[in-house]
Amino acid sequence: MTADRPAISCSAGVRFLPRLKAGVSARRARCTTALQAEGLGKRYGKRWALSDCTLDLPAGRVIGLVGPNGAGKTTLLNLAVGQLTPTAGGIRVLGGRPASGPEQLAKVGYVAQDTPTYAGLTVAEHLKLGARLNPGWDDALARDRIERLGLDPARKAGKLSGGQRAQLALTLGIAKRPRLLVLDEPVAALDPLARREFLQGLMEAAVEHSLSVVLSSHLVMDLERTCDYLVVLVESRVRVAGDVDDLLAAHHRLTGPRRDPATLPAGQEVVSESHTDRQSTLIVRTDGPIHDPAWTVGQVGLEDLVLAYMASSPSRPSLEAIR
Ligand SMILES: Nc1ncnc2c1ncn2[C@@H]1O[C@H](COP(=O)(O)OP(=O)(O)OP(=O)(O)O)[C@@H](O)[C@H]1O
Repeated sequence: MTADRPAISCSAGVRFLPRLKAGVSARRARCTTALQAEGLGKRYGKRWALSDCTLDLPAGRVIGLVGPNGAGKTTLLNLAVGQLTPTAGGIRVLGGRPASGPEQLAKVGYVAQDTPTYAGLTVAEHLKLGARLNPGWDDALARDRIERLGLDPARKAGKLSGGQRAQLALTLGIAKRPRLLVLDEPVAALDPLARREFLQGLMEAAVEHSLSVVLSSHLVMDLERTCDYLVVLVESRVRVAGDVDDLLAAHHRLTGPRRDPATLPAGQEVVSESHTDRQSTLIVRTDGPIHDPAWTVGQVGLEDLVLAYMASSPSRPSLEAIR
């Protein structure tokens, strides 16, 4: 689903930049909850776009939301900013009901999918509008950012490049001075350099302004560079959520003689499996060590982890039998 409202209406390093990432992580101790969902669901007709979603996302973190097309990412983000109302369950953002009043609206910034802007308005006019719509607007921050980005205030948004428009939308989101910034696939259309610059700006703002960030993306590499907390959504359900370092520590790739995964010890959850006639490769989640000498145990990267959960979706064909 594409939100067509311009980002200005947000009232309604590798591992990327390790220093900035560490800065975000250092703020964990004094933070509480950014988003809490309990049995949250949204249905369109007979079809659930999001179902039974229970999450407790910590504040002060950069949270990556990843999943295939149609998984329910935009739906979850729109529920978080109050552009949709739940069909089931409940959601609270920074302790309040989404869009429940001016105070709640001021706490949350939203950069919708495709970072929409008003094509006929200049950069300067976007800032003016932002100032009018947002009580906490930080004009100095907005102007400084636009200058640093080299954006011409007199240029119409419709004449900017995709990367420049995304940077303008991010500037509007940050200058609102929200406590939580929600971004729906903001870098999807950008080239690698523009993506990097955008994400760098985002990370800097997160550290400088103590922002919590929820960022959806298909691009796992970008999430790997920026996020320290991950949510994987597949077919309208949360498949896994947690601190990236904890998740990486708890998942392993096991390679060994072909074996029925059902024979694994209790406590080893098989996330994905593939087999040849002689060999099995499993991604397992476990809190304990793997003692079985038959397995060669390898580390799992974030991309492997995300793909394993996506591949384990019930309606996907099994990776079984590569012969
Ligand atoms: N307004 C709507 N009416 C009917 N169905 C909808 C509507 N919005 C979304 N859906 C359906 O809900 C499901 C989840 O959509 P959503 O846009 O949340 O997914 P997404 O993970 O953001 O996908 P993408 O990565 O492609 O943007 C999809 O099956 C979609 O077709």
